[in-house]
Amino acid sequence: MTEPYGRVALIGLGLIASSMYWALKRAGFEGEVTGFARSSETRDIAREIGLCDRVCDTLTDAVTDADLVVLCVPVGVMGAVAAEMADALKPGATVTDVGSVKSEVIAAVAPHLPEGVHFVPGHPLAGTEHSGPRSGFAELFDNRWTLLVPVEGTDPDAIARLRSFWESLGANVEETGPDHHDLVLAVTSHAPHLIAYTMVGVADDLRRVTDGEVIKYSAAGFRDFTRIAASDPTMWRDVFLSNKEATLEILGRFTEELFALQRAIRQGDGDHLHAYFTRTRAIRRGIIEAGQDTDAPNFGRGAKK
Ligand SMILES: NC(=O)C1=CN([C@@H]2O[C@H](COP(=O)(O)OP(=O)(O)OC[C@H]3O[C@@H](n4cnc5c(N)ncnc54)[C@H](O)[C@@H]3O)[C@@H](O)[C@H]2O)C=CC1
Ligand SMILES: O=C(O)C(=O)Cc1ccc(O)cc1
Repeated sequence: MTEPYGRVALIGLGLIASSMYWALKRAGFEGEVTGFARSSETRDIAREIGLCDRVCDTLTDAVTDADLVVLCVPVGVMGAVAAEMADALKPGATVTDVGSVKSEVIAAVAPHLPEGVHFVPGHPLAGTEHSGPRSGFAELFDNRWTLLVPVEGTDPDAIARLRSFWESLGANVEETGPDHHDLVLAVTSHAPHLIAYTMVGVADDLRRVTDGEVIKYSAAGFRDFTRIAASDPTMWRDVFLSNKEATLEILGRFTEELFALQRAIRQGDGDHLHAYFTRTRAIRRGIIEAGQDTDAPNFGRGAKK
């Protein structure tokens, strides 16, 4: 590959960072990848499984001389990590992140970065319910979207280099704005996760009444909820606290619709239910006919490659 960067630092060695490392190896990346995680246990695991070319015991060591620094930590600590590493950043380096929320992360990180360092926020729309250094795999980003959310005035060359970096990991890349990103993700990812957490919680509350049968007879729908509800609690706590406004907006609309459906059931209004389900089925069919992955949001700038 043509190397957009000579040295890459991955900060926070969990699902996303480990997947990035294995994808870089697969792409034949010839530079050096350093890694840092806060806990010594995670760093030990990383060394044991060969995750990163060099695992560093300090954040400063990991970012020194890096051309690209990727923040792969929960969104609630992005700002603190940026503040701690700021003095060690090389002039001309690019800092990016992979956080699931953009407006608050940008507000938390940008003020700490010195002049001469490029900040190009990002978000790979790919993940699983697993976390930690052992959970990554090289194919995670293949043919999935990565969104770049550069602030106005960012050096176009820094954006282009990050784009080609993500493409080398298998991703398709688009640019969008932070508020738009956060609203779309609230609909497509954040609210659905909260609904899954709630549904599994309700089933658990009913456990004694249903005598374990919820799990025994669970059909695909509920199983999907349990998979999503197994996602990392720290990561998702931070997502909801950071994307508060957009998530509350979507949940407000969701509960209105839910109440309308509830009323239709109570009143035996089959026409309402049928019309609603017909509309939602058409949406699913439209997605399939357009040849789009079901998990790829349409950011309105062309179809997926
Ligand atoms: N899990 C997923 O499906 C996706 C997650 N993301 C985003 O990627 C980021 C990372 O998520 P994952 O890799 O899934 O998480 P993870 O839980 O697998 O890994 C996070 C790592 O960060 C470390 N860490 C936590 N606080 C730290 C600190 N202050 N300093 C240094 N290291 C610290 C943890 O010890 C852990 O090793 C999050 O911001 C998340 O919103 C983005 C796309 C998908
Ligand atoms: O596992 C799933 O279903 C996901 O939805 C993964 C995911 C989680 C968080 C993101 O910001 C992006 C993708």
